[in-house]
Amino acid sequence: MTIPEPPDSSTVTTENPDSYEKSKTAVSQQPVQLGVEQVDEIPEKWKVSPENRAVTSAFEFIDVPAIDLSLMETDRAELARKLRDAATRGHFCRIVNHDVPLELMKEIEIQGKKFFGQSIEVKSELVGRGDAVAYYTGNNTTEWRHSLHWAESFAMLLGPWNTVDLDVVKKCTAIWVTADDEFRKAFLKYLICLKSTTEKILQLFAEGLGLKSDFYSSVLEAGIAARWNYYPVCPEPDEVLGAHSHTDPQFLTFIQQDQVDGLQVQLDGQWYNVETVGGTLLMSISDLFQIWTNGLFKSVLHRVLVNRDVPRFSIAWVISVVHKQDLAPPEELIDEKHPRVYRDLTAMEYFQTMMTSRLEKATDPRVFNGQTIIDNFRI
Ligand SMILES: O=C(O)CCC(=O)C(=O)O
Ligand SMILES: [Fe+2]
Repeated sequence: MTIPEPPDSSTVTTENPDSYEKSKTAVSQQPVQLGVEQVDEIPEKWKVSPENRAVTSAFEFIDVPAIDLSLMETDRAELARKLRDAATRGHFCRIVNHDVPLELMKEIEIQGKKFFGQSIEVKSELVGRGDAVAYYTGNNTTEWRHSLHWAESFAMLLGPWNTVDLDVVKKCTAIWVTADDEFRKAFLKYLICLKSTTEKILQLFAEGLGLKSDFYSSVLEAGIAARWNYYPVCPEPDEVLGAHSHTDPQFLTFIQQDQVDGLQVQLDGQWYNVETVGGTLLMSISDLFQIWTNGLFKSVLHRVLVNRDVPRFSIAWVISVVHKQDLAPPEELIDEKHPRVYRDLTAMEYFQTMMTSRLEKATDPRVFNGQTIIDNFRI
């Protein structure tokens, strides 16, 4: 997935930011061949190494802690504790009774699937526009990775949450020809509802850590990005991965999924299936949050499997922090037993290191699970 560098401190990259120069080179030198669903035999470049091969049925489903936001008034402390426990374990949470109405979730899913249903020719035109706020990345445009994703994505860099309005949505959907004004309005409404959900979650996180409720409120001034993912059916699903094992590099991610399973989480070295539950949002801690909590919260290590019969669809809402954010942990999280793990750094410094590492060590799978990057900042 080739993603341009954020143009200023208020925007956010989706997962795997890449340098703009690199992405331009990659796209212009390579004939773009998209649409893996037309392939009968899997070309080597998609095949994962034997130890990474996987079939969904070979793994157990794991319980995902549910955070029911309708209990905010009555069971606030319990919700905060549950969130903290899941985050400390490096596990997903399932947000239920959030503020995004089901009709909006359905509408967005229908429209997203229409986008990916366009012809390969149309989608190829939308690849790798370096300075664009929205662009498509097909499954053959990520050749710098150790092996390719069996997936297609559409990234939208929406910019600071506070400034997202219909004009921003129009810009981000300008190349999305199947989008109409009804969809744009629905999309904007969705974002507003997601923002109020995020605000609640941020308060609960802060309270669970014994901090003032508004400790993380600056996150709402930062950028938000949407990554629309589509995983085509695959003739040999255990030879490939829809998304390789990775942690998300920003602060927090919410995921909306359709009815098809495939997401997995790694806990204590074991992979588990994460069931998709319609109408809910999965939430995961990302690398910056791990650093900001002195390593107390763990960035969620996850991957996506594909299957032979049904394509899969998801949207990852990627929430960042302002790039000037000082990631020094709050003093409440430091004591003799818990000394500082990471040196002082800003979010910008982290992003720069991440981009360099990913370019220099593209063949090292660990750079995608954040470990080699985060380790750069250990004291
Ligand atoms: O498709 C999914 O369920 C997860 C997607 C994901 O991990 C990502 O976009 O970062
Ligand atoms: Fe992810």
